[in-house]
Amino acid sequence: MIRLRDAALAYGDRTLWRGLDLDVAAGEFVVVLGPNGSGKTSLIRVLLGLQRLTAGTVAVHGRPPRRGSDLIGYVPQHRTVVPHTPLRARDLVRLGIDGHRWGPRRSRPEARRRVAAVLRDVGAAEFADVPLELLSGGELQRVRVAQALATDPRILLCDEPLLSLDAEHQRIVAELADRRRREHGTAVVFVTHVTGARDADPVLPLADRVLDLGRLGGVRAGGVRAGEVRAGEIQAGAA
Ligand SMILES: Nc1ncnc2c1ncn2[C@@H]1O[C@H](COP(=O)(O)OP(=O)(O)OP(=O)(O)O)[C@@H](O)[C@H]1O
Repeated sequence: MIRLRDAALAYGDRTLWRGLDLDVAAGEFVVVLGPNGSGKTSLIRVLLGLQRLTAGTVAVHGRPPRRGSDLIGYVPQHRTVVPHTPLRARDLVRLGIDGHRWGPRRSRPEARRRVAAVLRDVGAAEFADVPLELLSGGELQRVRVAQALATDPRILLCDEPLLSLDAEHQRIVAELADRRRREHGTAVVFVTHVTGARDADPVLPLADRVLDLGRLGGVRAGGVRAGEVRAGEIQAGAA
């Protein structure tokens, strides 16, 4: 699904990471860790086709990444909605379908059914018609997950979607991503901060592998088996 070989990213003369080899297969859940500024968001931007590598290669579904692919669902960091945004949860999810202009065209009733189905799947049906600005942070993130899943993507990229959510909603949102890969074989790349003990973390126990950009140190590549990474080591590498 995702393949990076000897990949490097630099802005000017500042190298964020290099020598990065990464494969993410269908149904795999890969967690990306690293301190602030280690290039986690930049990695997601590379996979979204928004940022070019400085060196090496990247393939998503066998091709160079391209913007707006409906093979990819993207869940951003939580941010509040601009006041008076005239959108309901249902409209935001619909944008997830209509925003992919190159995808297969869906009829209006089909799109409406799809929106209702994904909202139901993430447990957001009951606030489907509530204006976005009235939703809590956790509710809003559930809707953003629904938006990311609206096109039935093969890859789900999550960029610290749990920030500023309470523990219960962190668990709910992380488990939505996990359920997606189990039930649909969607590959998941999940950027997160580790804040406590490994077992108490909402994301690490779900990981097949952990990629710690803080430990690449600009030279060493690769992900390690989640089971082989000790909590202390992870926290040392994480922000
Ligand atoms: N387009 C750009 N041009 C120049 N520098 C950039 C650009 N985008 C990001 N950077 C810098 O690269 C570094 C890494 O940014 P990035 O957002 O990828 O890190 P991150 O690991 O996601 O950080 P955080 O945990 O704070 O979100 C930062 O210092 C940032 O200022």
